[in-house]
Amino acid sequence: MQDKSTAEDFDVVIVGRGPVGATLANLLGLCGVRTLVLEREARAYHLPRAVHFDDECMRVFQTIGLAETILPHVILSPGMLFLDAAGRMLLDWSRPQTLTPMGWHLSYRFHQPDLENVLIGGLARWPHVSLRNRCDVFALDQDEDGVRVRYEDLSNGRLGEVRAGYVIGCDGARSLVRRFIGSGMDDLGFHERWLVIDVLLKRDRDDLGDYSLQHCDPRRPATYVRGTGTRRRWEITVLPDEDSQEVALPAKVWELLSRWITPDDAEIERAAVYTFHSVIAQQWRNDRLLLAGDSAHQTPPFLGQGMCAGIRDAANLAWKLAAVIRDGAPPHLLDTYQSERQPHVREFIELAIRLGGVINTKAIEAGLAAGEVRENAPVKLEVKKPLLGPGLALGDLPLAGHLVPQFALRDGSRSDDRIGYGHVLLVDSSATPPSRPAHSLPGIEILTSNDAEAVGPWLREHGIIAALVRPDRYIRGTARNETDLDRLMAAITPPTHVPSAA
Ligand SMILES: O=C(O)CCc1cccc(O)c1
Repeated sequence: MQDKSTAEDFDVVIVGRGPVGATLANLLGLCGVRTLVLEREARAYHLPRAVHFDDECMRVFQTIGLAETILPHVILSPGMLFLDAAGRMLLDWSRPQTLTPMGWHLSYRFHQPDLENVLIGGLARWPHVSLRNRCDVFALDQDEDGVRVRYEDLSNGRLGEVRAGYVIGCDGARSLVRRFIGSGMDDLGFHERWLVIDVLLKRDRDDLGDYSLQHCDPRRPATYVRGTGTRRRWEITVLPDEDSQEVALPAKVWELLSRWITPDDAEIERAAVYTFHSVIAQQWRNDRLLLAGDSAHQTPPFLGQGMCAGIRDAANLAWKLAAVIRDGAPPHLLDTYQSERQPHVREFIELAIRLGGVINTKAIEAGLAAGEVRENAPVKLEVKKPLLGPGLALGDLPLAGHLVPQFALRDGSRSDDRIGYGHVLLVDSSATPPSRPAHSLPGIEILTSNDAEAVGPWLREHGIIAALVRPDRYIRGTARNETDLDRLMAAITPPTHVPSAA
């Protein structure tokens, strides 16, 4: 065993290099935090998992300077249609093809290994961030000033050991870090086996369409998702009497797919039975150990929000970790991570479960009976983003806990690129007296209507003269007048500004 003084030392060790771990590592890289990522596998997981992310995720990728590199690997999703067994449309969840207030499109489809490669490639920009593949963490021991992290290098069987200020478990549904935290799981009640089939088309099948489809057939609910390039996915319910292995055998897979495609059209890339769970860890932090992504929560896929939730975790957590490690903020700042994120992700999971009910059509029948679904007139579905849970939002003033829009700047750039992963005060220049100099707000960028024309109208639309926004783009507090603004500024400890990615 190495003693404390000789073991390599990191501010943060991230266990797991999937999209959430890699995004978190890039954000910490941006903040100058010394980070080590330990990953059990040799390379980016070569089989697809998540297939969808939203505008908020793309904004996080913009923050880490990788959005432009990711763009060639994604396609826009027009949305999802819910069809009954006869093919009639029940629910129309179309997405606008225009930019949302986040400055991106609402819905992107992607191939997870492509995204992981970009995120992992991005780590090379940060000299203080390193990645060790084939390193299987098996022990985490917390003491008064850090965590001893022990792992096996699977390439040669050697044991390794490092010290970390904090360890973040981005290590998936079966998380080892969660076991060391000792957290139980809240069960939201949805656990269903689905056969997930990824195919590569051998010839054009444009007729399959660009919309995702939910086939709400009570005999066998199924989902179709158009992927990037020639990739197409079907997710098909496994019936209670079916064997998980047998249903994934090629003959059975083709039988199940025969309504839509045949072996002449496509080859199977992967077919595996997954049980979609709906669970949330009860404890996301135990002192220096924290969870992010699937280790903290798992959702049925029907909203395409599984990975998005993990990316939001990373954006919420990284600046708080940096504030504690780098700026000496009190460690209990980290408790606001779970209190803010848990209710948010819970709302998404509950909605995904309700959608799962719709796909099983019983809910549709009930909706028809209640007059909610009219024949020949599909209901339009609009998904609202939940509010952050209680944490750092100040007071009950308008907008606290909501996402701020991204503004076009007068110089042609965009507000997030100017602000970086930092704090910003949005003020209407006409309402800000010259007696309030910028230097009284160390670590907080100021953006006025002189910088971005739309700032003033946006503030006025909400009846406020200022909004204080955190690095994860959530509004911390707003001010309706000068007295509110004084109170807002007095209530915060100005954190150090973090510059934007190169
Ligand atoms: O919104 C979309 O286009 C796809 C969301 C999605 C992805 C995977 C499974 C699923 O049921 C929905």
